[in-house]
Amino acid sequence: MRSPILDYLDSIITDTAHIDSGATADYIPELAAADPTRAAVALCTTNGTVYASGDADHQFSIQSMSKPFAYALAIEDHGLDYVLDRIGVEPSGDAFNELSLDPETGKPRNPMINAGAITTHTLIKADDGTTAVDRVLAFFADLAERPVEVDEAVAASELRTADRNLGLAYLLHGSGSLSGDPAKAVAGYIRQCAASVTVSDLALMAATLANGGVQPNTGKQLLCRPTNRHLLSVMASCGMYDAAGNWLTTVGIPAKSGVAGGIIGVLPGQVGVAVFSPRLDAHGNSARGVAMMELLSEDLGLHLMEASRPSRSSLWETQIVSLDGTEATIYVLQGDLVLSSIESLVHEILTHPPRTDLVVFDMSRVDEVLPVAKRTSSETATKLIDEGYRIVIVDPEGTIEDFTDSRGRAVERWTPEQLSKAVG
Ligand SMILES: NC(=O)CC[C@H](N)C(=O)O
Repeated sequence: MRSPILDYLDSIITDTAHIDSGATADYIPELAAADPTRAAVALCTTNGTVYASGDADHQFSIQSMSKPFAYALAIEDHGLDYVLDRIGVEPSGDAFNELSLDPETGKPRNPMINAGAITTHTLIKADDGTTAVDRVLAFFADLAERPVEVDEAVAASELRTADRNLGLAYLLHGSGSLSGDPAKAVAGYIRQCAASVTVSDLALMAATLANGGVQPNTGKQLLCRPTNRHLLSVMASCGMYDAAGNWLTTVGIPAKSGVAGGIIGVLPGQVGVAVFSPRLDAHGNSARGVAMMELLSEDLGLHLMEASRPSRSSLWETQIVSLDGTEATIYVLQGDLVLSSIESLVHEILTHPPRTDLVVFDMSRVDEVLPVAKRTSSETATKLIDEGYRIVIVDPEGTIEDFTDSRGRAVERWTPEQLSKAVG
């Protein structure tokens, strides 16, 4: 049976087929000559299955969609502070190739515009015999689960018309933001941009970002979580250049476009999406690609700012039982303990204090406990203990293994067997 998700992606291709506005990138001859009618879309959830439709096997150059990944490598190589000292994180409101630096700091405003991306490229560590480009390609291969190569024709074509990027690199060098040979930096950056990918590759790469930096199929932690979060934040504010505000209000997810016509989008925790269509709008973003993304966002409910249904209460049920002749209150908790769900539990306990001295928290149905929930639980435990309650935790999965009250007092623990034996 064909997946309905594929049928849906087919409809994205047909429903946007009439959009022929914009033009292929004119400043890179190889891209200017691309077939403008090609279109593709792919989606990959954090489960790792890729669904793709349209010209799904067509390879095109990653271009500026390489920028967030190169930025991640620079951060992992040097630490965030080092990189922030050299490249800002403020949206520039300028076009991607603007010859601009922050007048106050003399630094590139962010790593998504070319000024920041050329500097980023020079920060990627290269050992003897390994170039920054090799590192980036190896990273793409880990993300996409297949070897990724440079499209030499695209790289050579862009190198011949690289005046603007060379100008930028010399500007960066002059202001102290770029050490080393500016021409070499541009040549490396251009090869990074010429890496050849499909929408399926990109969806898998985006899904890794959605999955907190863990490649969904190999399970490899390719980016550490704080880097991943930082990266997505910069993509959200700067990824679509001078169209970033419009993008965030309409599509509403961290994204990055490339001048060959690709766009990737990431809904943290859920899905990576990628689209391709070579004609660009005035901002250098794929015109039909933006339309495809708008449809995906609307139909699949991707917008980050959509106030979703409040998290379910963490309280599955409250039981009053007799344990060895003593009455006990059992709170059976469920799901993820996040701010809103733990707040509703604490509210319940405060407004209807347990009527028994013995209080059991059964965590068997709990999946994840965020730090805020752990802290709040510790503080609640302290108050209950201070009021004379005896607190017991049943936590077979070790979800809150080292749990103590907020004064560091250990909390009694029972196994599920002890609980069921006691309940009888
Ligand atoms: N927006 C883009 O994709 C730009 C990338 C391209 N290689 C350039 O530097 O001009």
